[in-house]
Amino acid sequence: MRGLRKSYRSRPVLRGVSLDLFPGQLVGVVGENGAGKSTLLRILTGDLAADSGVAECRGAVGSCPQGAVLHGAFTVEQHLRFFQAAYGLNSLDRAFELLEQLNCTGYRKQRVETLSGGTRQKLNLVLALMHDPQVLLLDEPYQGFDWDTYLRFWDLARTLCDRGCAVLVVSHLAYDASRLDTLYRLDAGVLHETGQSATGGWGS
Ligand SMILES: Nc1ncnc2c1ncn2[C@@H]1O[C@H](COP(=O)(O)OP(=O)(O)OP(=O)(O)O)[C@@H](O)[C@H]1O
Repeated sequence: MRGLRKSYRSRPVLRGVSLDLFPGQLVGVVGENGAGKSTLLRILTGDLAADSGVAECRGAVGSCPQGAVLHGAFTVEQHLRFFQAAYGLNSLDRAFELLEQLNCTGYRKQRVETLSGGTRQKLNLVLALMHDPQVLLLDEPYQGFDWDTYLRFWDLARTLCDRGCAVLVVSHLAYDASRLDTLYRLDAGVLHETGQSATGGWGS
């Protein structure tokens, strides 16, 4: 990203955001509600146009948006099949492996409208990961996760980085700054690199 600017009507949200994200890096962006984190991710995924600046992703992108892209009437497995077609995948082996890692295998035949919020979020994450993307963009990915799942999430994120994936996590909370390679704070439309805390806690 280079010099990204975005205003909604006359209200500036991003005022020149620049960031490099390399293969194998796990980077966090933290910021208050309304700071512009989702706006930034939506520009990166191509969902939203920036007013100026450049955003470029090389390689397959996996995106986990803040609002789950799920339909209540379909089962977990039907969602996987839909995304299998969209991604052009030969098999669902990786998707099933991810469900297993997130402790979700038992929900395969269940309709999404009957799932808990946390389980829906797990499915949302699996849909973003099942095609083994090289760039992973995650908006509040652990919202609604119980503690065990939260830890599994970070293990998974680190494993993906070890395989060469570039992972960007945005959140209004950064409890575990020490799990990240770099943590940025989005403040007044500009990214600031923050000091990392070896003990976790707020990234500031
Ligand atoms: N389509 C839109 N039209 C007008 N204003 C918008 C639009 N989308 C977002 N905004 C405003 O832009 C600002 C940034 O929103 P954004 O969703 O990017 O913030 P965020 O950092 O992701 O917030 P949160 O942590 O609450 O998810 C907010 O003030 C929001 O109200």
